[in-house]
Amino acid sequence: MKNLLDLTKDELRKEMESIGMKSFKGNQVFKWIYSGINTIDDMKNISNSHKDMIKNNYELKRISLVKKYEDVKDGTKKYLFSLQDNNIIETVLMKYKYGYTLCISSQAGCRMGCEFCASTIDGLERNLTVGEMTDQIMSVEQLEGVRISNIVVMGSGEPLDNFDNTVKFIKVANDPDGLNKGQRHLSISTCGLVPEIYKLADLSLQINLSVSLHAPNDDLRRQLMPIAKKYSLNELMKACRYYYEKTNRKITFEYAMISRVNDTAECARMLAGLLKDMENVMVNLIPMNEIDERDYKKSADSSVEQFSSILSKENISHTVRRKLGTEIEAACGQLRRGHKNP
Ligand SMILES: C[S@@+](CC[C@H](N)C(=O)[O-])C[C@H]1O[C@@H](n2cnc3c(N)ncnc32)[C@H](O)[C@@H]1O
Ligand code: SF4
Repeated sequence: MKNLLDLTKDELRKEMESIGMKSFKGNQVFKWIYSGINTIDDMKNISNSHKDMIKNNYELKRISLVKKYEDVKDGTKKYLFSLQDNNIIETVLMKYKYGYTLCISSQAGCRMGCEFCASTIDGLERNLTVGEMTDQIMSVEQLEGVRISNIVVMGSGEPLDNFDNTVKFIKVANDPDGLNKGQRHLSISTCGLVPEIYKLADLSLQINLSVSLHAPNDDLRRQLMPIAKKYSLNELMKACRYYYEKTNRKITFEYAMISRVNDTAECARMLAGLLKDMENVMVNLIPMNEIDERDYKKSADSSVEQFSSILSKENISHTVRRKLGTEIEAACGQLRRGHKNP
């Protein structure tokens, strides 16, 4: 049976018609689903006969909380949710001055094989469904009694490797009767799947795109990220330019600072050279989150400062991201792995 949470409003209207109801009933049902109900019986102004028709054809399956961790220092909260097939996913809530940001997962595991990332160590289990993505937001809002203002698809998984569900997720998250989150408050992060960046650009959405760069040249990038063996930096930058031309949205490049690997002055100058002709870009220097399974160490503060000052001199706008959730192993995939292999 289809899960009602996996349907966009248009799909739901068609589904309702297909079981003999008026299509506008689909709007009402959609609103109920995203009001946070747990069962079809909770839809109060839907008649019992209609509820029975829905129950005979569809399910309403929510994700369930397994464990919650809290970083007492900065208030970051991390949740492990269980899916219907007992897969476990993780979601992180961060509190900033301007509101709450939720980092959600798009896949259980990941098959992209980036060297420094805990999410990929056990490979890809499966794609998340649309509902499993939206429900991370709905469940955290319900658990905490807060409204989440920004959503970043930066948890476990590669969202553009789960393209169709990610696009539907954006539609439902953005729908005023769904989660009602503005597209400009939604960010997707990718390791750089070039064809999918073009596909996404052609949808002319207003979401933010982050690209995980982590290296200023192909050789180093290929050592760190297998996807770089498939698409060169040249091809990736071309796709990013296209995305900007189509959407006019600023692109953020993520750069995890790894000690003596990608944090030298030479790397900073190469990075500036790579980005100097790009319009409206931003670099996010992230502290590497060290994971037990790999030897990579985070850069010394002095290296981050040197790197940042070279970017400043070259007029590359950038931020040095503060680290949230260090007390609770906030590196993507770490908690999920810890839960699977205690
Ligand atoms: C887990 S990924 C998920 C989104 C997408 N797959 C991607 O790679 O952009 C989100 C971000 O975390 C970064 N990341 C992964 N492992 C990390 C680590 N150990 N330390 C710091 N950043 C890490 C990724 O490179 C990426 O920029
Ligand atoms: S960094 Fe992103 S793409 Fe790379 S393995 Fe981790 S989740 Fe996958």
